[in-house]
Amino acid sequence: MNQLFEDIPFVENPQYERIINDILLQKYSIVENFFTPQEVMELRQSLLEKHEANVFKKAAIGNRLNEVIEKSVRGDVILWIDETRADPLEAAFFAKINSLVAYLNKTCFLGIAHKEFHYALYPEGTFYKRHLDTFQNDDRRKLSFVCYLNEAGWLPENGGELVLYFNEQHTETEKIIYPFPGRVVIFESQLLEHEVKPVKTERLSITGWLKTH
Ligand SMILES: O=C(O)CCC(=O)C(=O)O
Ligand SMILES: [Fe+2]
Repeated sequence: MNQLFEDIPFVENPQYERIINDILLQKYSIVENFFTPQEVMELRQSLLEKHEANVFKKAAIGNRLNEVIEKSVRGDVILWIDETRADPLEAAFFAKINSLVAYLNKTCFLGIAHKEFHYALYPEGTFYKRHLDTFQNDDRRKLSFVCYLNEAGWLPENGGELVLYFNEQHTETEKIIYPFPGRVVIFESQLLEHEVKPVKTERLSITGWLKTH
């Protein structure tokens, strides 16, 4: 028989299945072991080295053609990561992201075709006021992805918690998420307003978006 499609065996991935179920049920998912502790530690070192080399920029609001730096809205500094020029560590980071994206596209027909990721550092005293990620004038953003790179022993008192807001039947509820090292949060970019509460100790992360077309 003439086979049109290759028989690529589909292997169910329990971690990805849990992420998909979480997002379908509650619009977000929290994963504690998406990256290994070693990867998290090395990504933190990489972030800190690049930050010391003064290549981070003040994060802006608005789209990329019309950026405004507004410290009353967000005070973090960021560095976009270019996948085509990724070092081995960043390449390993993107390999895991790409594996998740391939799975999502295959099982959920999400049509993720692009992605953008940046390192982020929130100096003490900074925050990111409540917003929707599509407020960057980019409705191609489907899923927001944050991985926290703080040191082991991060305490809730350090501030910088991510708060997700839910509006159901005219009642607002919130979910508070502490930026513990290695924790990954994935949520629906177009549906969930969220904010980063004021940071009392420098807060490190990689944030990105999985986008259509
Ligand atoms: O760092 C976080 O917890 C969220 C960051 C965020 O909301 C953003 O960069 O759009
Ligand atoms: Fe955001």
